[in-house]
Amino acid sequence: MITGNGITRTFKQRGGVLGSREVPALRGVDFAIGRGGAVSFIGESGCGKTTLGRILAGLETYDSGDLVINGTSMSGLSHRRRQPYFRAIQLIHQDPYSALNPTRTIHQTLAAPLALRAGQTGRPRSWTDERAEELLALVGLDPGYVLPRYPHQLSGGMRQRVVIARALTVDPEMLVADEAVSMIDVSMRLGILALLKDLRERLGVSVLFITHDIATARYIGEGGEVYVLYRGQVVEQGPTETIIADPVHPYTQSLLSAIPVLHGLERPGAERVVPVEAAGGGQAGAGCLFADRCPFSTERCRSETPVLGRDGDTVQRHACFHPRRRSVIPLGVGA
Ligand SMILES: Nc1ncnc2c1ncn2[C@@H]1O[C@H](COP(=O)(O)OP(=O)(O)OP(=O)(O)O)[C@@H](O)[C@H]1O
Repeated sequence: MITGNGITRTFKQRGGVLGSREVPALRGVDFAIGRGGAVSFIGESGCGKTTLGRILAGLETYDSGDLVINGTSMSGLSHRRRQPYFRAIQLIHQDPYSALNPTRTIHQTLAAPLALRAGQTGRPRSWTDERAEELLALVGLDPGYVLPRYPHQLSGGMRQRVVIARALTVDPEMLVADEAVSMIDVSMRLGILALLKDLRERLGVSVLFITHDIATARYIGEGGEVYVLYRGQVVEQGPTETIIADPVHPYTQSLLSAIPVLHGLERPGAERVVPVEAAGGGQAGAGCLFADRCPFSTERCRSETPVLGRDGDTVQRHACFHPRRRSVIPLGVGA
C-alpha cells in the first residue's frame, strides 16, 4: 500500500518582470493505492500531476505531508535509506526515446538492471539473459528482433514497451505512467494501454495513471479510482465509473465536457466555465480555487475553502459547496 498524506510542494520560480514567485504545485494531496490497484490522476496542464508522479518515484521532494510506502514513512529517512522503497515504484515517462540511452542496445539496457537484480536475489549471472527475453515477451516484443537493436531502430510503441520491460526488471509494486501514450503514434496507443492493464491483472502490479485525457483514464482505470486535481488540490475523488458517469464537481464536469474547457456545462442556461488564463490568480487563501472560473460560484465560494468530503448521497468525495448532478454537454456541443 502506498499512501500520501497531505503532500505539499511549492516551487520558487525566478525571473520575469514580477521577480521571483512561489508556485504551489501540490497543496495537501491525500491518496491511497493498494496492490494491483488502478488509480488515475487527471487534470489540466499545470495542476501538479507530474510533480506528484515524480515525488512518488523519488525524483522530487515534498515540503510537508508524508509519503508512506508499505507502512514505512519516507519523511524521516535519508536519501540512501529511501532508495530501496522507491525501487518499488517505477516511472514510465511520456517520451520513451529520451528515456532510453541511444548508445546502448536493448540488450545492454536490460542487462545492467538485471545483473544488479541477480546479485540482490542470489541468482546466477546467466539468469539475466533469460529474464530479459522473458520480460520482452511479457510486454509483447520479439526478443530475437529487439535485443540487438538500438532505440532509434524501434518504433515509438516498441520503445515504450522496452521502457516498461526495463521498469519490470526490479519487480516493482507500482508503475507510474505519466502521459505514457501522449508521444506515441495514435495507432499504437491502445496497445500500450492494454499492456498496462494486462500487467496489472497478470502481475498484480498497481498502475498510477497521470493524464489530462478522460478517455484514457476511463480505459486504464476500469474498476479503480480517479482523483481530479485542480491547481494542486484534489477536488473530486471516487470510483472511475462514478466520476466519469456522474461527476458532481463543476470542474470535473467541465473536464468531461471538453478539454480545454470553454463550453457551456449544462442545459438550459449554457453557463460557461471561464478559461484558465482569463480567470483570476486563484492563489491560496480563503475561498475555492475554482471560484473564478466556476459558473455556479457564490459569495461563500469566495470566502470559505471547501474541504474534500462526502455528501450523504454521493459515492465520491468532492470539495464543492454546490455539488450538483448536471447533464454534461458532450464534447463539441454548445461551443
Ligand atoms: N522544477 C520546477 N521549478 C519551478 N516550477 C515548477 C517545477 N516543476 C513544476 N513547476 C510548476 O508547478 C506547477 C505544476 O507543474 P506540473 O508539471 O506538476 O503540472 P502538470 O499537471 O504535470 O502539467 P503538464 O501536464 O503541463 O506537465 C506548474 O505551475 C509548473 O510550472
